[in-house]
Amino acid sequence: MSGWTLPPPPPAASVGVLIGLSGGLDSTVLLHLLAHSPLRPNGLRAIHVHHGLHPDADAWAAHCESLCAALDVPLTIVRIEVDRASGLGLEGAARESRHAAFKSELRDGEILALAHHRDDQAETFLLRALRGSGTKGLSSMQSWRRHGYGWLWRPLLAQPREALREYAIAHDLIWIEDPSNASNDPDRNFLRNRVMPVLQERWPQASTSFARSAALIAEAHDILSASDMNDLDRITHHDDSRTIHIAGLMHLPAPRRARALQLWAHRLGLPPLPGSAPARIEKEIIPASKDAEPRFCWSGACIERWNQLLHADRQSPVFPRGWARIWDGCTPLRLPEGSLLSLDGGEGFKSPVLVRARLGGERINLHFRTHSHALKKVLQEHRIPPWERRRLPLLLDPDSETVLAAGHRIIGRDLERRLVDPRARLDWQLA
Ligand SMILES: Nc1ncnc2c1ncn2[C@@H]1O[C@H](COP(=O)(O)OP(=O)(O)OP(=O)(O)O)[C@@H](O)[C@H]1O
Repeated sequence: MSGWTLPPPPPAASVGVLIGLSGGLDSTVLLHLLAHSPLRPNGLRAIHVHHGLHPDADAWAAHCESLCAALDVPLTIVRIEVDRASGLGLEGAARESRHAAFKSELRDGEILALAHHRDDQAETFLLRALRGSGTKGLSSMQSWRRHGYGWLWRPLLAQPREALREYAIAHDLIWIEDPSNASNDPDRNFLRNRVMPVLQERWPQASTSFARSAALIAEAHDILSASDMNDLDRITHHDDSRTIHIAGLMHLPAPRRARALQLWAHRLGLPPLPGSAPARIEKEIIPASKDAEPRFCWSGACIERWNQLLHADRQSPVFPRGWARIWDGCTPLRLPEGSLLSLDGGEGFKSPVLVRARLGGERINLHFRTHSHALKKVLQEHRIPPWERRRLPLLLDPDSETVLAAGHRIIGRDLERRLVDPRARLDWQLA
């Protein structure tokens, strides 16, 4: 056991390693291995996340301090507030905050090393299978992947838990009974303590086999991913990655449709699409009548249909309720979602305008027309999709609240007189 060598680190391993140290058996072994590895000169430091949830939490932190001091490894202890109202359950919320702490501590290109091992991998595989996961979920944990601005590396993923214990004993390592055992979710504990021993009694290689299946599925997943990307690229709207063409989607065979939709949500950084979503989108959302405003929503995200397009986004409103600003047009105005509203020419307006989102019922003064028009109708005539309508800032006369301009496609006539080029369509724009 003492002759252990770590597998090769991720490609960019010149920057240094940050180890996630809980003080339990697994991460204590990993700390010891890293401290004695040829990687050490590149930089090695440790992070312990103090959740403050357990009465022994201070003792765990103190234990990590003495472990690191003995090996002369700098340690950062990060205290976090676990959001008990997150809806993820206490353990889930602790995990989220722990990973957020890892991300914010990780330096550019640095490698976060976690001490997951082969038995963790087998449990993850079984848990995912029990949830009916597809190839992505069943691929389980990768031995390395990108993580924030750096990398996540799991050098012990091929080692069984028993080998870590032997290593620790052989090197007189002291660890605290793994806090993560107590903190892991009950399903994982049930698998670890009740199911795996029974399986291993009958099939001693059970963990190895599950981990092997996970690795094979990961390979298959990589191959399929290349084809999914191709499919998604072909059906994505040319200037909006949040929008896809229904005709193109429906042209794909059913399993590829489902995979393309899942990849789409993933690419947009949305929560994983539920397994039932593709069928519901095809059966309920795509064929629904226009007036039904068809949409499929999950975990704070939504896919909506408009004409022959599907659009995906978070459900959070673009403009907070009641958001409005008086704007003179001389300097750019920052909109709530971060973009800038600026007026060409830099001269500003004759008199300031009111900027706000649509509330409904507005009327707009159109160029070359004498009377005002219902904004809703004008937007429909211009075939502006509902998701763009929601992002549309309006410029209004502050007294009459008549719309002078909306977005950058429609120009109100009073504004137009102020333009350098009166025929320019982009009199003001979102930068
Ligand atoms: N409090 C902590 N501070 C720093 N690192 C930790 C802490 N808890 C766990 N880790 C690191 O994360 C690794 C995995 O621990 P654990 O299984 O509890 O994590 P997890 O994030 O819940 O992962 P998963 O659910 O994917 O197994 C540990 O081996 C250790 O490297």
